[in-house]
Amino acid sequence: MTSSKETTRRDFLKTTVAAAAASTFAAPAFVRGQNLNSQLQFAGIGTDGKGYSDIKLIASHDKVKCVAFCDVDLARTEKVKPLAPEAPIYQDYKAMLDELGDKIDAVSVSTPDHTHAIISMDAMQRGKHVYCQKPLTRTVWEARQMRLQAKKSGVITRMGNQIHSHSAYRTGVKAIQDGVIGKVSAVHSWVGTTGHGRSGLLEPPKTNEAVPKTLDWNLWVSVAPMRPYGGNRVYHPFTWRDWQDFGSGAIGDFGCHLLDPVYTALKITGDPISVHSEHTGMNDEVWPAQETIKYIIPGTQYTAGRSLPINWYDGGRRPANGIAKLLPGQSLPGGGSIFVGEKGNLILPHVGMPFVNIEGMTIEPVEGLDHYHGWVDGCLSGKQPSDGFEYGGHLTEAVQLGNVAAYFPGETLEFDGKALKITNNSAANKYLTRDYRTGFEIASI
Ligand SMILES: NC(=O)C1=CN([C@@H]2O[C@H](COP(=O)(O)OP(=O)(O)OC[C@H]3O[C@@H](n4cnc5c(N)ncnc54)[C@H](OP(=O)(O)O)[C@@H]3O)[C@@H](O)[C@H]2O)C=CC1
Ligand SMILES: O=C1CO[C@H](CO)[C@@H](O)[C@@H]1O
Repeated sequence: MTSSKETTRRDFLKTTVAAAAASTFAAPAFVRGQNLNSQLQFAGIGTDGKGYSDIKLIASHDKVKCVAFCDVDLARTEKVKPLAPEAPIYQDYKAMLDELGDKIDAVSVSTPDHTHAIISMDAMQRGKHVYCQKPLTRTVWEARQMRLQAKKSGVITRMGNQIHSHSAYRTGVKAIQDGVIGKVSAVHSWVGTTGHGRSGLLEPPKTNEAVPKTLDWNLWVSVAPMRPYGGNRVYHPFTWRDWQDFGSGAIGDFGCHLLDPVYTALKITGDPISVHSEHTGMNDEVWPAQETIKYIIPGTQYTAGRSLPINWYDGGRRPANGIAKLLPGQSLPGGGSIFVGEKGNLILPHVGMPFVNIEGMTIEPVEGLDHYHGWVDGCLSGKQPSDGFEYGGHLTEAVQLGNVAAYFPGETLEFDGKALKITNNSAANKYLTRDYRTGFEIASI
């Protein structure tokens, strides 16, 4: 049961958020002031791995009160307990949201990729603000639903890509937008991570181990077809990234990191026009070890042409020698992006300060921001951070479109973003979404 006092507080928060959202720039001072004096009642979903650091850093905001935690594996809730020893612990996020109702204002979703959408959509439908890990979803269709639902619910959202707020990426974004290298004609982004290899398997194991007593395997599998647990680190924890049913391979794991400053700097809001993948081979279970993906994206005010090629390389592949045109003493980082510009190239290492191949030119650093507190402040003031689910959904649609292309290596897939359809290969459309397990469906918006 919710007390009338709590209901009033919750309604107040909702009303003022809606009021502030209607007038983004000029939320009246009294609205901001009153909200900033209230607490954000926060519940963390996924409490180990990245979930632990997400919860800890969100909870370090002095207006945040942790009211509950949820993890399908009760053995992995130990770390968060000291953050709020009185907070109840749940295994099922639905039970938590049902039982605590208006006692929760906001949630973090730091679970494996395949469960981001089902949990976040449910939370948003109940009016909760959501901080959801990258990639925002496992499929293109889910990313679209997240964008639509966030808008419909009017809640404050942020994708858990904390590097978006890092000084290095903010510095790169400003330099591009200041025109340091002129308009951009191509981007090359690469990461060393491979699409599979974490579990050491290419197919489900022939033998099975008993599910640990602390783990609810049915809830872990969630939207995906049921399969045996397998054993520690077959799928859970962490190694799910290898498997098509659960994770998103190298582009899914790192695309929302490395392509984030590309999307932000160039203000890309259009849907990809086409996508082309070429890789070392894949089966029906795991993602390719090494891959090259070429996107054609609509041009913007910061691009040299009406469209922009973005080239992605992973698993040890890198841009061809000579693209970067480095100065003596410069070298390419292990992962990052090359922005090819009219006046020179800007190299933005993955979480490292950018540099250019223009003799004598240095780049003024921009300060970093607190990504986590930025979201909390947004929830309290009603001001949506720039990288909410509209932005994160767009970026994730592109990232997951790369994974659709992996099923058709060597083919250029043409994409109609408005219709959410591949127009030149009807067989590809089924990979834009997935079949949901009974009881774990996501309704379309
Ligand atoms: N932004 C960044 O820099 C990083 C982001 N990530 C992202 O964070 C997410 C989690 O990754 P990672 O921490 O490595 O994964 P793990 O598998 O290590 O952990 C995820 C946590 O969520 C729990 N969990 C799984 N399913 C559910 C569910 N349905 N409800 C509640 N809890 C659940 C897990 O429990 P269990 O032990 O049972 O699996 C575990 O505690 C991913 O989306 C990943 O991409 C990860 C690392 C860094
Ligand atoms: O930044 C990160 C560090 O590595 C992890 C494992 O590959 C990623 O999931 C994560 O996004």
